[in-house]
Amino acid sequence: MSFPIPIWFLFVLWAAYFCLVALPRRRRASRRLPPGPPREYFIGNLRQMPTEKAPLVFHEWARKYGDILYLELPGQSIVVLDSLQAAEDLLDMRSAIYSDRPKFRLYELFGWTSSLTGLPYGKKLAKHRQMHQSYLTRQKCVDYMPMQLQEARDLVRNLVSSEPAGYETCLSRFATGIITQIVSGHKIESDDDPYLRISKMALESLVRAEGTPGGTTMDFFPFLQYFPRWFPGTHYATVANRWRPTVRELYNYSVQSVKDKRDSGDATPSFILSQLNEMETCDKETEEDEEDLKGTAGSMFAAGESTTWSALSVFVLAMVLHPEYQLKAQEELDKVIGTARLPEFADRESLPYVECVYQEVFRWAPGVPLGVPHRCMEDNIYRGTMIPAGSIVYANIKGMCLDENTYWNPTAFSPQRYLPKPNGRGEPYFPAKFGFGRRVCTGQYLADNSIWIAVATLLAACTIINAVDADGKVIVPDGSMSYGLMSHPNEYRCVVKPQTAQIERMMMDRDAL
Ligand code: HEM
Repeated sequence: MSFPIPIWFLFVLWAAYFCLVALPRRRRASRRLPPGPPREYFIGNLRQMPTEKAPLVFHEWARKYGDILYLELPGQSIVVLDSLQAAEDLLDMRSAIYSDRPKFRLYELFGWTSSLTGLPYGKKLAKHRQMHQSYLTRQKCVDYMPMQLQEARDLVRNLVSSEPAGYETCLSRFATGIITQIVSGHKIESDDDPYLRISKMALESLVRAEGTPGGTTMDFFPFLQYFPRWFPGTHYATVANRWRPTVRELYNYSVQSVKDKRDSGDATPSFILSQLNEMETCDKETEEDEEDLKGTAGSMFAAGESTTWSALSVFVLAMVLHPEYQLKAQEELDKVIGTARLPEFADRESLPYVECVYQEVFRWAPGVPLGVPHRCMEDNIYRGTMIPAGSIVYANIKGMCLDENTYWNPTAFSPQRYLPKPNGRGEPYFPAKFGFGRRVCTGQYLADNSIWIAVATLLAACTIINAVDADGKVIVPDGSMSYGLMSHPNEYRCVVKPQTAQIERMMMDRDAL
């Protein structure tokens, strides 16, 4: 039987449809996309995608193309929001369709699986967030203040008795100390505590992995992990083999150690214990529940430890670079609380300049510079442009902090910018340091208290000064940062000295604190 319509005719029809309908529609759609750097055929912006300092590169592009940038990688559209207004309009106001996450294959490769931070929008996310929030509300965080106060004083004691090379360890130990007590009720007392060893290695992966979170070559081409190591883009697979076992160990160790303590009657209150007790009351402890518990506990460690550590490291760096602001904060402390005691949480409202220093730490060098990427779930129009469903959406927090319309000389560390005029410039604190919408940081109240008390205590008890080299020459840190999912100051040197003999005596006398 012969075919009724000749093949050539079908081909002509298809070509006509393609040229007259499909192609113009595609062109029209692409004209309505937000602006961005020109794309190449097939690979889009693949070759331009930054592998380091992504927030700064995106901010530069935003200055050229506008505060909503569109980028394309093979099979993946990317939108970068470089202004607070755009991020609030989309991630806060349209949170019902902007609260998904892309798949973080790289971090999964590192072992961070079933972690709240990477969960897609849905029931499991709601369950994990509810688990976190039941333990981290603003009200609940008041109960942790005495512990945080004690940890801040231990931090000062550790710093002043440490060699400069050990300062970063002291700062990270403060962060680990707090989160470990919250998550597992365990107080770190010695340098060889298993939590210190495991979490140091596990968290390295979050701080040191350069590249755009969710947007590295490994995220888009996961098969690269099976390629030989000399192949471009495969280096992450090598480091993943080192990091993965420790991340898993952190997951397992925290839950198992609380179970052991509970069984021997030694358990102290903690997030894991409260969840285990709840499971027992409901008479259900399925494998899934146990994995959820490990994921929520692991994400508290992952998200809580490195961010707190980074903020403190940024604070110390800023004080080395700006002794004048350190002095001003210390004068305020001397005037308001005197030198006979150290600051307490109740003093916070009476210390506006210390507050300015604290707030400027987050704006000057935000710890999560590109936020944690969101994923848009539906096509939607914003300011006349089309944001396609499935786009990865980066809130460029670093870019927003550099907004010249809001912040005068935005790259400068300048706490007095927040003071009311005429003493300052009356600029607003950066309001989105903890992210946006339904994915806002679950640890914001805990983090706020931990970092404030550490900053206030360090300012009251110590002086942070430049180190000198072997020839007696002052070493000035270059102030550079690493940019992965988290940002952290690159290695720098300084000296932390007790501020007065009186404080020094107090620091040595634990009971006096
Ligand atoms: C300096 C301290 C901290 C900063 C600057 C910070 C910042 C952020 C940011 C920007 C996000 C992304 C929010 C978004 O997607 O829009 C986030 C998410 C998150 N943070 Fe924090 N954070 C800090 C401390 C903490 C602490 C102490 C904890 C836990 C105890 C924590 C737990 C989380 C979790 C679980 C998420 C993921 C939430 C989700 O995906 O739904 N963070 N944080």
